[in-house]
Amino acid sequence: MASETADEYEFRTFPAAAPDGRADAATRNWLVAESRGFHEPRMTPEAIDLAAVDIAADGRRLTGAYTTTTPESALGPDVPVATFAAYEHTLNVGGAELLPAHLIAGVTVRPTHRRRGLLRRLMTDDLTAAHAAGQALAALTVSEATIYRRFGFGTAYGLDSVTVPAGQRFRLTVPTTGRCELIDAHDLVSIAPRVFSAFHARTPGSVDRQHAYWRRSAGLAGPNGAADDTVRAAVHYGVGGAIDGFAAYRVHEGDRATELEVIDLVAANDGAYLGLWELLGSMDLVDTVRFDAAPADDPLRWALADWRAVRTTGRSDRLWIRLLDVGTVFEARGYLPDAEGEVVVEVADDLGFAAGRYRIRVAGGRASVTRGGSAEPDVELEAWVLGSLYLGAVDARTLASAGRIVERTAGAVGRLAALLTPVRPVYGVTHF
Ligand SMILES: CC(=O)SCCNC(=O)CCNC(=O)[C@H](O)C(C)(C)COP(=O)(O)OP(=O)(O)OC[C@H]1O[C@@H](n2cnc3c(N)ncnc32)[C@H](O)[C@@H]1OP(=O)(O)O
Repeated sequence: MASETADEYEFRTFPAAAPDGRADAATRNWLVAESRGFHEPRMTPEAIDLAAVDIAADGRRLTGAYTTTTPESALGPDVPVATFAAYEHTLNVGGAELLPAHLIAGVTVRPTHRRRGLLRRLMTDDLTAAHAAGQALAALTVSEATIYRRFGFGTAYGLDSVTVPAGQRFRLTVPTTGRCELIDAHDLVSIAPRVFSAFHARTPGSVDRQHAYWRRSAGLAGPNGAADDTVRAAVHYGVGGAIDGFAAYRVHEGDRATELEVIDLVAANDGAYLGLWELLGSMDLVDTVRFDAAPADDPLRWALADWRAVRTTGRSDRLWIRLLDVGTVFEARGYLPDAEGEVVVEVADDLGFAAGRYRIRVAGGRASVTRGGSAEPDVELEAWVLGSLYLGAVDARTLASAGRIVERTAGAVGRLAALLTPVRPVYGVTHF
């Protein structure tokens, strides 16, 4: 068996490109390798072109690791043995402005080349370049939760999978506003980006969506690029008549029960969220509604007569955050208007980017951060823990109870928890 170390591969970085709607050769080979890495079915040429158009529109930079030692019949030297993609989109951090975020996706290493340090090399090079280019925060969504802490990424929030009974047991005991209508799902391709953009502007934790989302939510591109005729859609109109929410869904008829699966649900305000749920929960011929991207503290539960009707069947981590410039990100973040105080935080970081001592002072809804200083730290933690704390979805006291924060000054963890209370509940509906 070949036994290259990470240093013996050739690394190439290039922009994803699809001139005239056709993937260029490097992008095509990269996509072929990525889909194999995720054990997906063979992509049709049409699916490759569609995917290339989408990732080129995202502005993704693709990196491949290539080997020249390809034995007879093995995949050729043009197909990378490892893939890695990065691009910049915005993250809502509850502040006045959306924060540019360095997003990482499509990380795969061919099974025959794994555990030789390829991921470590790709990740370290990429974060170093992003840091040098002035990026303050990196983020990803992950396949496995055991890989990325070592690179300084912490889980910033999770999402719930829920099932909700439709029909008699679905009874909202609060008034809803506006109204819903069914639409041709294909129309979501133009409606959904507008609604999402209002959601994104309002919701701490939201990451701007990649280009591929809209065709998928509209049923125009299912698995392997083909249209998916099972997708149906509804929209919510606010009191002024403008569309402020949408749901894409499909119905599965089982032998004993019929389930409505929510594929995508985005609401620009609370009225749209409850209004869409009212429609989904009241569909005839449906026994249960399933949604795999519900907020961890779902307002629906509190709006229904039966608190138990929302049954959590699972919880998955969604966004992982890695701080590259602690001062910039904490100064960009939003704070409650009455949050006031300061905490000196000592951060340990194997990769160095966030390492150091920081005084985070909050007043009047803003923070100022000074680095260094001779003050003794109030708390000590690792970089990934600070990534988890950053948006405020997890309480600092919970992480201290888990042994992830060392409190050096009595009361400092409670102070940190109060200062980092998010301006609105943290949530996001982007997987990348
Ligand atoms: C952002 C995303 O795209 S998430 C998707 C991640 N990709 C996948 O899950 C696809 C299937 N898996 C793979 O392609 C590969 O196994 C990868 C990408 C997870 C790992 O690639 P490798 O090149 O084997 O990793 P590499 O040898 O660089 O290991 C780096 C470190 O991560 C650890 N590691 C690697 N894979 C895993 C894993 N699945 N679980 C836990 N730890 C892991 C290694 O032990 C090593 O630890 P150390 O350096 O602290 O001793």
